[in-house]
Amino acid sequence: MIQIEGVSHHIGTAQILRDISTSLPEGRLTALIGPNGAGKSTLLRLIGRLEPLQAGRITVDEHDVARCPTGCLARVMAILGQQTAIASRLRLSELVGFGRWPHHQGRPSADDHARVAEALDAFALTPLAGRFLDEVSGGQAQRAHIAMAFAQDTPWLLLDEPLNNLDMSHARALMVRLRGLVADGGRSVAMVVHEINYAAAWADHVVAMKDGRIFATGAPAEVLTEEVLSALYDASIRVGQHHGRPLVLHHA
Ligand SMILES: Nc1ncnc2c1ncn2[C@@H]1O[C@H](COP(=O)(O)OP(=O)(O)OP(=O)(O)O)[C@@H](O)[C@H]1O
Repeated sequence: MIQIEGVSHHIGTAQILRDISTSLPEGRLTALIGPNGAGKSTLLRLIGRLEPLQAGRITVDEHDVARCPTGCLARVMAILGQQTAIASRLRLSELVGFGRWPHHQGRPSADDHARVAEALDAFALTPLAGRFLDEVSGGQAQRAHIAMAFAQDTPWLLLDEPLNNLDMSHARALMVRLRGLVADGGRSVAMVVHEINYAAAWADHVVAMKDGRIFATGAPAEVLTEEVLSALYDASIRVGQHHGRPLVLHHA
């Protein structure tokens, strides 16, 4: 379980997160939703220690994120941030290979090479493995970054807007794969997602954030209601049902 207790965060004088306490369940797929600027990425980055914690405490499966050695943390969770500039003269196979670094520290074994090949294959990137990052499309580059996190082979996978740039088919394939990791592999996934119907269809648990606070948490049927979503997004939102799950029909 990821336990977040009393986490606040400032950038300069701006308060970005306000005394957040919540938990993300183990062995489940959690969707973080909420309007732009709500603080979702900041929270994910704090969990993944991409930013130092200023106040409060975060533990991941009993590991205190502020104290856990980097090598240990990298074997507990893989985090895909929103893509920032990364060396474009990197082949896709090399990028995905970075995911294995915490396991081999520079001396990849046959198993590490096999895991990279598996990750490339899982995201339909094998034919592009030798291409440089600046020679592939936005969606292909996004899939390569996801494959890198996947290759890291950690109990926790934290993904910030992994559906960005993916077409419907690849987006669905990713959700199927993430569900498989959770259902068959016993892994735990936390992902920021803007497309609410993906959260509705695939998540076990939803954390809704607004203005640096937790706005609502619970199962999709509890959180993805007309009342909660309309207040969350300050819009009139209609929600129907599809195969027993919420389906957002309209957002103004
Ligand atoms: N480096 C920074 N300097 C100043 N403010 C920042 C910085 N990074 C983020 N912020 C602010 O922190 C707030 C939360 O940002 P964050 O990226 O965590 O939100 P988010 O919920 O992930 O948003 P989005 O859905 O737009 O990605 C925003 O108001 C943003 O402008």
